[in-house]
Amino acid sequence: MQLPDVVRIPLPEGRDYEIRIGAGLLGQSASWAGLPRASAAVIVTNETVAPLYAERLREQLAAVYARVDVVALPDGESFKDWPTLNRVFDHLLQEALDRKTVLFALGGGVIGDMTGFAAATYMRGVPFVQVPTTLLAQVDSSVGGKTAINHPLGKNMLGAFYQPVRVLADLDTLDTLPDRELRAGLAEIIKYGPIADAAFLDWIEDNLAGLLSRDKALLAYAVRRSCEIKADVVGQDEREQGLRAILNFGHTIGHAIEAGLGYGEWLHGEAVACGMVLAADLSCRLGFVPQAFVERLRSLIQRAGLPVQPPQLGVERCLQLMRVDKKAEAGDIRFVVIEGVGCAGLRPVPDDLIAAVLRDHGAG
Ligand SMILES: NC(=O)c1ccc[n+]([C@@H]2O[C@H](COP(=O)([O-])OP(=O)(O)OC[C@H]3O[C@@H](n4cnc5c(N)ncnc54)[C@H](O)[C@@H]3O)[C@@H](O)[C@H]2O)c1
Ligand SMILES: O=C(O)C(=O)C[C@@H](O)[C@H](O)[C@H](O)COP(=O)(O)O
Ligand SMILES: [Zn+2]
Repeated sequence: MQLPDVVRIPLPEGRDYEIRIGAGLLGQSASWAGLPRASAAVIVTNETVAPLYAERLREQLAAVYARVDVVALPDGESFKDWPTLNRVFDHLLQEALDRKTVLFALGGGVIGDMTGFAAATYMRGVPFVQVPTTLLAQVDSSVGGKTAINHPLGKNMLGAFYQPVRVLADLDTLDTLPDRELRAGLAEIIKYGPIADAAFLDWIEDNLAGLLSRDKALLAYAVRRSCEIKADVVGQDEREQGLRAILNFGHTIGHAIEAGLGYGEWLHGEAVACGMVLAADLSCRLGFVPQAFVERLRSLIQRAGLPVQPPQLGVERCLQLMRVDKKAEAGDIRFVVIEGVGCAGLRPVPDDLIAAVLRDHGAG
């Protein structure tokens, strides 16, 4: 049995937890040792992932919990909403499951965010475990305790900070991931370079072809390094009082694209990829980075098969969507800007500059 890579996320009050990364972890009994004791576990997943992995997980958990239920939600970003979240609560209450019940989020970021929110709120909080099965979820969404659902007027607008008790990333689950989803995950991996680690950006550029062809050793390194960077940031600023905002690079425009298109037309990673190009351009126009950096990032994102030009939502519509971004203050839009490769900060940016960037990139 291959031992997992372990990244620890340091948090106060005994809430620190392990991110275990490795091949075949889902089917290993050691993966599930030491979790909170309870009489029941509920695997929350979706209709695509359930037939692939739910039975394997259920078999493992049956050795730990007397009862293991599976709740399979419809698949898609458009279902990251109240009515679908309610299906989890309906199940928990109809089955009279108690406040020790452990929830397992088996799937991508949509399932992780929704299960986390359900865990944060069911009976005011039950433990949950993240079992991410997309690249994006393994490198980002399963780590750090941001949980949420969307609102038609804004992305992730209803949620809570609520940490899992463990993250278990089985790299073998990536074998079944469609190529488009793999590329979307690469967007969040690329993000970590400009905001925190110049050497990692070099590494991604050098190894992009291998990552796209799913070389397991390269994917393992990309997942581990991404988790290390995110764990370090979240460990310093769990509730986004300051530093954590850097993880939002590319998301101000990215979230506006997702909401503006009605959730699901562009994948989250695609919208973030394009958002990073525009935010890099903004950083350049503010005088922080040279044009060569913008071109470098654009070229990497393009090579990863990700979009670099926004949809034609219209400048005013984009600005309107960005005013409800969680980083905005009193209607002033704030952007994560790159201040040098590997270094980022949150800055207010005047509407006319944002409008110029949107217009020049073809958004309206
Ligand atoms: N909480 C956070 O910190 C955080 C961070 C980044 C993104 N997010 C959120 O995560 C979501 C995006 O996550 P995502 O990219 O994983 O999308 P997703 O959850 O929609 O999953 C992508 C697709 O892949 C399918 N899938 C999942 N695992 C599979 C597998 N192993 N094999 C085959 N198909 C599989 C899913 O059914 C889905 O169709 C967005 O809602 C975004 O807002 C949250
Ligand atoms: O963990 C964080 O912090 C992030 O910002 C990670 C992002 O990749 C992620 O998409 C997150 O859900 C966005 O957070 P939000 O606060 O802008 O909704
Ligand atoms: Zn994201």
